[in-house]
Amino acid sequence: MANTLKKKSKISTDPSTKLMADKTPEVTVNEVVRDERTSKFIGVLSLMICVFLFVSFTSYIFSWQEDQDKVQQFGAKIFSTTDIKVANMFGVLGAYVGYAFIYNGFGIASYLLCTFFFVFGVNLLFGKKVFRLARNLKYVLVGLLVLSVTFAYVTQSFSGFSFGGSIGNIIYQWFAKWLGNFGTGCILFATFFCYIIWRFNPKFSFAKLKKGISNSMKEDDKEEILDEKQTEKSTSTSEKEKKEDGAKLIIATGNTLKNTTESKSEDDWIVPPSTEPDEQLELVDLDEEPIEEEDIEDDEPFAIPIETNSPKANPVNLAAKNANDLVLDIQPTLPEEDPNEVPSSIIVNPEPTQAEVEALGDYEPTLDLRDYQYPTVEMLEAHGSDKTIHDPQELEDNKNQIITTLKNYDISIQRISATVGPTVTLYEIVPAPGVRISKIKNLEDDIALSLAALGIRIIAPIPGKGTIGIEVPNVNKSIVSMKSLIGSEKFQNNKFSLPIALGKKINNENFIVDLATMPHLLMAGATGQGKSVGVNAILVSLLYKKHPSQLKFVLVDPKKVELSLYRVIEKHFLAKLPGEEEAIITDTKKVIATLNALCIEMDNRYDLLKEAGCRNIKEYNEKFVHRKLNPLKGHQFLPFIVLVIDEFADLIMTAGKEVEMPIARLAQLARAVGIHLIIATQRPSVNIITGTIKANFPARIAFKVSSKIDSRTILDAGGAEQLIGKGDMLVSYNGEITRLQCAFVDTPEVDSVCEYIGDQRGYPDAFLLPEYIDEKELESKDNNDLTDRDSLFEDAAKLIVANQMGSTSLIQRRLKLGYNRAGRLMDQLEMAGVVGPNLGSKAREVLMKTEAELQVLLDNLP
Ligand SMILES: Nc1ncnc2c1ncn2[C@@H]1O[C@H](COP(=O)(O)OP(=O)(O)OP(=O)(O)O)[C@@H](O)[C@H]1O
Repeated sequence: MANTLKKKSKISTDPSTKLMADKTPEVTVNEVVRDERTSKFIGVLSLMICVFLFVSFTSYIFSWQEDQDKVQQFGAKIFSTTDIKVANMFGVLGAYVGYAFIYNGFGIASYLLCTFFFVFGVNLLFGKKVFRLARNLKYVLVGLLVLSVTFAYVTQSFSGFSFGGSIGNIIYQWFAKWLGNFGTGCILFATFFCYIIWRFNPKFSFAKLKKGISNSMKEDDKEEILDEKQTEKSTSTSEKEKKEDGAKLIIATGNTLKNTTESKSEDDWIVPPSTEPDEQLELVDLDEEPIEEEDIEDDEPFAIPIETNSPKANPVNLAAKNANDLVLDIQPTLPEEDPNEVPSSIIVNPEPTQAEVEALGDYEPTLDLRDYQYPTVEMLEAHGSDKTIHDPQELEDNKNQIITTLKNYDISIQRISATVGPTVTLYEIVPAPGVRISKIKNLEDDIALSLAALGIRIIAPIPGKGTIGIEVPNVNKSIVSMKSLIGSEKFQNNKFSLPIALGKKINNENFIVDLATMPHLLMAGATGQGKSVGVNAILVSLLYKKHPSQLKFVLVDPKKVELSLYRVIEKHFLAKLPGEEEAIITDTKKVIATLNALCIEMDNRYDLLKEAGCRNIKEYNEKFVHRKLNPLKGHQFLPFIVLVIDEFADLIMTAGKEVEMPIARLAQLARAVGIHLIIATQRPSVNIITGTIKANFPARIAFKVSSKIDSRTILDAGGAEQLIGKGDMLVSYNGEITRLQCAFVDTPEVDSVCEYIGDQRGYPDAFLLPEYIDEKELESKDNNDLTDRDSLFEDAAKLIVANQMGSTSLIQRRLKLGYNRAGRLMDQLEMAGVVGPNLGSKAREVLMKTEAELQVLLDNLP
């Protein structure tokens, strides 16, 4: 809310209370409850309860004959009666609790309660979801009932100890009355059998059963066994291949994808059903640790490799970045005995029926990392008071000073009001009729001098208001904490694709915008004025709102230290070039390759969009989520990619046009395919921020700069030279220039957010960008020389044969290559005899019909 001078009396009557409130912040109950330490205390308490129950129960089992009578006799009075000795290790309380739960409750099944307190305690103590509480609770509740009845049933003929507890006995007796003993036994057996099916989903094979009974090897059985051997063989061969490729493993769940080598159904390509996570969860648990191949049994969902750094990897595998296209990797080796038979798995499956697709429900990309937890606001700091401190005296003095100064220049005013912001106060003046605005504008410097304050900016007139604004820095500036912005309603509840919290306006309104609509951002400012903090604020806002499956960062940090904090989230949020060790790019040469790789990614994405008939990434992803796009045709869920360059000047100085050109291409075209750029520089001169760059970055941020010229270079307007530093900035967005105080996020805060994310299970590797090879290098090579084959020759050949489609764009898309390299590969494939000659607009004929045929050809190549 704007604070106007008209409300002066209200302000001046109560200055002390405001200052007091800032100095001694109150601790509310809410804050105590949310304090990390509170949950740790509760965690310890819960673990203690677990130990107490366990020891009391165990002790009760051995001492019940001694203690039971006493507890029964005295009841709750046992606690107040003196001279009672019990044998339980936890004394009277232990004996009472043991009696209450084991004798009066659920018998031996009461031990399940210990697991609940254990799970609850460990989760709170470690501050994260080590175990699933809801799942445990479900098991405990069902287990208490079923096990207590079972114990009562099994031990009915025993006298003495109550194994099923009173509750188990009562329920058992009801059952026995209605169904008889035999009936109850059947019910219990059926319950356990159902549980086994629900939990393990065992495979019942009628053929095997028959084989077991007859014990004779009939013709059908022979075939079955042969089939099994074949399957085992091809599985083990492909497993061996996986090991050789050094590929990492992930489990894909879902019944449709269960049996790799056997699957022949039409919907093989369909992404695993994602809307029924619970059922799938029971099939296989994705643990934090990567799962070893040996651990995977036949009956479990198959394990398939995704992402590999080896360019020799399975061709389709290179394109697989997400569980959605993993299934493409399934290409069992053809059995040697029958080289002419085309394996069912390489026949491109026809489109599934509408009903089959509908049965699967929507695809949910976040299920790639289903346990992922977003960082919490508590990881950020408040940095002292977030309240704007207004000193009424200061406001009054400044107001009088402005009025007097203007009077000295013969400018009379009608009205003056003030809006107090975090760093500056805006005085809005309505000049008296007849005063020309240009006169005030011309006197800008004189007025600033008379007010004797640094950082005065005069806005004449304030756009759309018809008033004149004078911004005067506050004596006491307040920090705008990232915490207040992230915790704000506007940030939490917006529907933006890429929400970024930049800071606060003068009227204390939070400035939260969608990077996707900006669509790129240029940040400039002299050294030490808050650029790096600004970049961190943007990255942190995105980390708070996006899931790793929805967003990837390409980080370029020539200064080597600014973005290194984000290294730990490599396997969640970072993208890198194939074969690179480090995801954060510090070397100029690699920047050029990365920018070009991004251009290839952009072109490939455009091809996908064109094929899908979509205009932008949003429409495309929506279609993919509704399973209207076939992953076998290269479609996949596309995450947003945000490229951040922390020091652009350095790059332009060392690589010039080589960097400028791909940046300009990306800036011009990449927005529709979800690639956005954030470029920061401390040298805002015209040779760094060139016309081409500027034309493509409509949204720009200026921190304090040293001259008006620099300000003009960034914003096409002056003003940034008048800023006061420390995050004071001007944002030019949507044709308006807004003064903001940038949100402050300190290095330890970024660190804790990144560590929190980095500690969670991530993808096996960073998101891989397409491989880029300098086209000049390619041109210098002889296309007709088969001894100098492209490193992806084999992969391309296998891909073409598997799909039986001689198309350059298929190679381009699946292997993520530029057009020239894909074309060169196709020429080499033609020379080798894998495909026929160019047929103009039609795809080339594929001369090799099977992978085995191709293998023979490959083995005989020079
Ligand atoms: N939004 C902010 N609120 C409060 N203080 C800030 C803010 N931004 C920056 N500062 C202060 O200014 C200092 C310098 O900021 P920062 O490191 O972001 O500058 P820079 O422009 O990136 O400098 P360089 O170009 O040398 O890396 C910070 O250490 C911090 O003390």
